[in-house]
Amino acid sequence: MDLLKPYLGKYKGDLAITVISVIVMAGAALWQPRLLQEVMTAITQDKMSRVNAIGIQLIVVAVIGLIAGTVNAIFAAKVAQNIAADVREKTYRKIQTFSFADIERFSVGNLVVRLTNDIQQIQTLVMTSLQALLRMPILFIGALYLAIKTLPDLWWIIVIMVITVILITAFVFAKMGPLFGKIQGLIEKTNNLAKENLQGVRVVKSFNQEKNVQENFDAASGELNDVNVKIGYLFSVMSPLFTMVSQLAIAGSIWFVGNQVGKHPLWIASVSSFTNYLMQIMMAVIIGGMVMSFAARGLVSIKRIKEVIDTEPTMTFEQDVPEQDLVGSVEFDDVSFSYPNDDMVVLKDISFKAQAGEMIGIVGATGSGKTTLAQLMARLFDPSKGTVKIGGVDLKQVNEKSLRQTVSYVLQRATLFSGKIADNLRQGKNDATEHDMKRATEIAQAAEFIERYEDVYDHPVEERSSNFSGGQKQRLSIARGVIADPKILILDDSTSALDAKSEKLVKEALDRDLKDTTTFIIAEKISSVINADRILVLDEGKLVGMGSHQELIKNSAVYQEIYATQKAQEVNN
Ligand SMILES: Nc1ncnc2c1ncn2[C@@H]1O[C@H](COP(=O)(O)OP(=O)(O)OP(=O)(O)O)[C@@H](O)[C@H]1O
Repeated sequence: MDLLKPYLGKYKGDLAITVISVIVMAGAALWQPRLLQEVMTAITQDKMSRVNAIGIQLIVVAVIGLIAGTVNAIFAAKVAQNIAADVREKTYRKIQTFSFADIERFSVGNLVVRLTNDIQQIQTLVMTSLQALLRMPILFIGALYLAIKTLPDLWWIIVIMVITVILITAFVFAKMGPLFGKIQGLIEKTNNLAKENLQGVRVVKSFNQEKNVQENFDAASGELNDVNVKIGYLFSVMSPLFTMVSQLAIAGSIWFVGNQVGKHPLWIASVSSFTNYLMQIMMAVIIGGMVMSFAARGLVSIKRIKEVIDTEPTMTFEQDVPEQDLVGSVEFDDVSFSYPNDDMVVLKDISFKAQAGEMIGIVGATGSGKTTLAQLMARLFDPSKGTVKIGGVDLKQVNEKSLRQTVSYVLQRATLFSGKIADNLRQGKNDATEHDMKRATEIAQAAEFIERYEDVYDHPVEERSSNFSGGQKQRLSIARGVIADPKILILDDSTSALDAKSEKLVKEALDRDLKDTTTFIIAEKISSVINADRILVLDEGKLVGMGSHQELIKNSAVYQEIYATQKAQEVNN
């Protein structure tokens, strides 16, 4: 619960209103049966003026109760929504500090469910608590006291009813508790399946996998449904049981009073207010059960959100390092690396130096560690051993903003965000002018298709950039990568979807317009890096060759093999 504590102070004004309104509401509910009893007594005594006076009081109390109830509902909803928004923002802010490894550990789908469904559960818990938590004890204790005061001889009916109702509630919740814990995991599973299948819809259709995908989804959704149905069953047995218990209690009271009416004629006036209080005691227990059910779900969600908030990012930037103006040299000194929670050594004892302004190609078979090497340069992960330096400074000692300004990493899979083309380009440089965008898109060979749009840079990017081809996406993400004139540019297989002519034009433009930039070009094809100043050759995580194309052709067996294979493929094609 300490997750929510700080917010209770923040909204103390609104909270005070919910507390006062709930007290007034419960007070009005308790007062009404007493007034009813007085009216009945006045009727039996034939005092009509008193009947009228109390009738007016009854109406006033009912209106006050109604107003207090409405105010309570409005403010409880307002406080709950505000607290949920605060917790959501805090959680999202925390996730932004996570390293790649932290996000992989939770998984994206899991974090999305925590940010949406779990926060929704917390909002419901806060709202029901504000509406019911205080109301329940006031109603319970007040109605119990007043019922006994009204007809003290019938105390045993109250005791039997309360014990039965508590036993029913305890039994139902003992069954329901574990099911609530299960639900969040099943929601996550269903969401992940839906997301994966919809994102990969082209693959699903082209491999005729609709039936399999449907079956997997149905199985997960069915499991979720089963748990929800079980919870529904438990709730639905509770309600008729409660009704039965209260009807029996009322019938018992009337029967008992009926038998005693000769001895106590005024009991007739009391019996209706007594049964009214019985119903209120019952209501208090039902409200308690309701709060418990939301609490059971809400507490699971609070725990899941706290887990995110309490996670210390595995990779942090030194906060007291000032911004630095770094040169574009890169140095790997005896670097080895394994992904978190994985024993396999992906990079082994890598050492090399790249001078500022050099163009470096990186080649190697698939899975040889090229992307991993690039990720270490951009400090998306820290090496397990050795140091990575840019501008002669260990990356662990580089200010985060300076690192992001110095190194621009164009990922293997081009990712654009929905909005406009300009919004995406400005992710590379916040204050990019139209001139900057024109220059960057010309380098990336994107200008020719963007300028065909009437709205040019304001052209919309749909969700998952579905309105662009693979090659257009790559060109836009290269433009975003070069727009800020980075000192170090990493292109991770970023031209793979471009035709040979466009790829050549991009390389020429980079050479011409970003002369001082140190460029790393990761490529499957040797032809893409043949003109690089130097080429690094990776093989199963080891650096097995380094030099120009001509040098490597002479002295690197791995390079010769890759080159020969690719040559043969070209001839066959
Ligand atoms: N997040 C990860 N967790 C665990 N292992 C990973 C992860 N990413 C990559 N690997 C493993 O690390 C090794 C190197 O992968 P990497 O992506 O760096 O290779 P690559 O040379 O860029 O391959 P490709 O040319 O196919 O893109 C592979 O064996 C891969 O399975």
